[in-house]
Amino acid sequence: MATAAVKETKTAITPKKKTKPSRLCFTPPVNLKNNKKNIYYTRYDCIGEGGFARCFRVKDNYGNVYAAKVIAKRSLQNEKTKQKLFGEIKVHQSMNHPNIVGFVDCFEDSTNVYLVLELCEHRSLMDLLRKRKHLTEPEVRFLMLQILGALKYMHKKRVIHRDLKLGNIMLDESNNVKIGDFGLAALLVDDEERKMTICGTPNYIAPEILFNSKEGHSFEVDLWSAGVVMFALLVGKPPFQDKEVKTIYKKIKANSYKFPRGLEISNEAKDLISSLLTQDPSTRPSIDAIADHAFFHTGYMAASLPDEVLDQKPTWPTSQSSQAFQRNLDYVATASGVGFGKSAGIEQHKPYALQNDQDTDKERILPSVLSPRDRVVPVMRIGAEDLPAAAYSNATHKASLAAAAPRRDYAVSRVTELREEALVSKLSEQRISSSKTTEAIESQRMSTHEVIIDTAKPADNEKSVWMSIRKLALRIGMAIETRAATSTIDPRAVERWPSLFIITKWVDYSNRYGLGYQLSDESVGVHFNDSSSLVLSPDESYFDYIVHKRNLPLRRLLFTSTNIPDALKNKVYLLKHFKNYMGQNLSLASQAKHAASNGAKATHMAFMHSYLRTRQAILFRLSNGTIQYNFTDHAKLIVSGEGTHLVFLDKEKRRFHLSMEEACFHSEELKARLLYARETLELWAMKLRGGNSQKETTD
Ligand SMILES: Nc1ncnc2c1ncn2[C@@H]1O[C@H](COP(=O)(O)OP(=O)(O)OP(=O)(O)O)[C@@H](O)[C@H]1O
Repeated sequence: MATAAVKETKTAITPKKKTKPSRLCFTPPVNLKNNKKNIYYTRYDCIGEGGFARCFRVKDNYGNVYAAKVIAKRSLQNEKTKQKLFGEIKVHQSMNHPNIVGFVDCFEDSTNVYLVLELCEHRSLMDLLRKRKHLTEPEVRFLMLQILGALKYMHKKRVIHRDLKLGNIMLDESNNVKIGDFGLAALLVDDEERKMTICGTPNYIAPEILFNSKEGHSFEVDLWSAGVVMFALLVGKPPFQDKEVKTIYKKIKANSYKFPRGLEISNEAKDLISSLLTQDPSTRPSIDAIADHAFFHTGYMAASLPDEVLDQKPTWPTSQSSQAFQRNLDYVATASGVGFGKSAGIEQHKPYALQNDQDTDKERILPSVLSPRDRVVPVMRIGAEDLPAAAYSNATHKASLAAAAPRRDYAVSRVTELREEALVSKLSEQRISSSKTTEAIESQRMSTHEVIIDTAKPADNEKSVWMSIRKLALRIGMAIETRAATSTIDPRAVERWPSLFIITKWVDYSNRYGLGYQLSDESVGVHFNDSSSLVLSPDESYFDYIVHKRNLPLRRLLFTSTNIPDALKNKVYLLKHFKNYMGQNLSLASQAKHAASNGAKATHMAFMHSYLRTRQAILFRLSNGTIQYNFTDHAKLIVSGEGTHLVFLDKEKRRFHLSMEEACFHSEELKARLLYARETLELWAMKLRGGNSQKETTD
């Protein structure tokens, strides 16, 4: 029965106590704060309770909504429990996969420890089964692929989850799998290491944990649990379900389970379950072999799960072409990184040791290394290569910029950086202590040329960046999948869309300074290697200076051309040389022009937020979310941040302004470029989410 599946009590984690530790956690205050990083959270409703923690919806001061897992400090009295929590945090925050709950932040106050997590709006698979009793095979096929993708990633990082169960597999707002709760996870230092602790949830525990405790266990225990999950999804209860835990263990030992009569379950599904529920862990298939199993190559394959599945059995089409099946399978498998000959090898990844906490705060229990927003992340440099882009690497270009460059080298000048930082924080303080409104300051600035800084809410913080890139990838994917629905497009819609900012010229000199560019409104900017940007207005009357370093709020400074702060004079000097160089040497990528704002009031301008190089293109992301692909064959694709419309410039420089849906059937060539865009955006989002600070190139 489905209700039976709801019981998922853990064993052997801590000795049984009368009071659940989560009961020691009272509703936290409405206003929470990560004091170290000055990030505020507003606490909303309780969205779940486990054995240890209660979970609340929270919103940070940038407007992002998360789930905060709250653990009462009273439940962390002994050292072992504390170490367990630190272990959970350490493992969870090292995870970065689309099917694993994102770890955002952790902090504490005098009563609780708070883990801020990606919010899984559509609750857990246990909640889903309560409603639906059991699922259809296409749903299980989709969910299992994503589960396998997450497991493959964890195992590559040498992490065993050890508590995979319906209650720990959640769904986001698009019904994608998000595996959470790393409370029992273990890190293996090398292939030989075996884990000895008996732990897990009775229904899901692998036999080697229970009956082979001398030899220990390893990654394969998660595959056993995946088999239990798959059975439960199709049948409505776990295979070894019983009221008595002892009987569950007996059944596990005897491998005694039955598929109920009257439920239509395919032979492929039964076969896959039986290979996962193999007693001998060494004969359980590898994750990629599982993804190659016939179950994932028959029946219907969905590219995503519609919201309908949350309430009722969905109706799947009765037939699907083999191409459509394969396309959807590729889409889901690629996004989750599973299957199809990709290496299932274990990554050489050693856990980092907990560092000594220098903090002297007596109440503090979290080592500072465990707070991701506390950690110093190296400057993110996406796309910078050791040499300028081939197209512009000629000697004239190099010589021209090198001659123009001031003596001090930005790439190494810490002194310059410190001066700029001092300027920005000094101005920041001035602004904070001022009671003037933005408008008042703005008009004052315009009349007196006073330099001001905008420390208001960062419009483009890191989380929203990777999420918006990921959403754009999904949007493109959806449009490609639903191309049959194109007849519903309103041809007048194109007129209503705002025209897109386009990078009309660019020059890569990131081996020394940064990447210069001109936008279609004729503003000119430089994306400096130290993650700052400087933009000059089209009428050359003012500059917008933006510091967009990882883990710091975005900071901006508007100043006029006649009042340039000393600390920024070198950057202004460089920008002017980039501008001259581009004016003299490069032709426009597109004739598209926005009206230049001659004499207009100074306002913040669009700037290039980040860029990424692949073998076939350079991708730019503008601060307004627009993504531009400049392909090596000179075609260009500019997609609006919401993914509603795009501009395509083909190799012959013909220009097409299309809705996303139209674009998918405009030509095979454009479709192929959109498929490529979807893939690279997906990868880019993953990389940004992981905070990978290395130079990025992808294929
Ligand atoms: N990221 C999330 N988004 C939405 N809800 C969540 C999220 N994480 C947890 N929850 C909800 O909060 C509940 C408690 O969380 P969790 O299971 O992680 O706590 P726990 O006490 O560590 O669990 P356990 O009892 O398994 O040890 C979950 O059952 C789920 O309903």
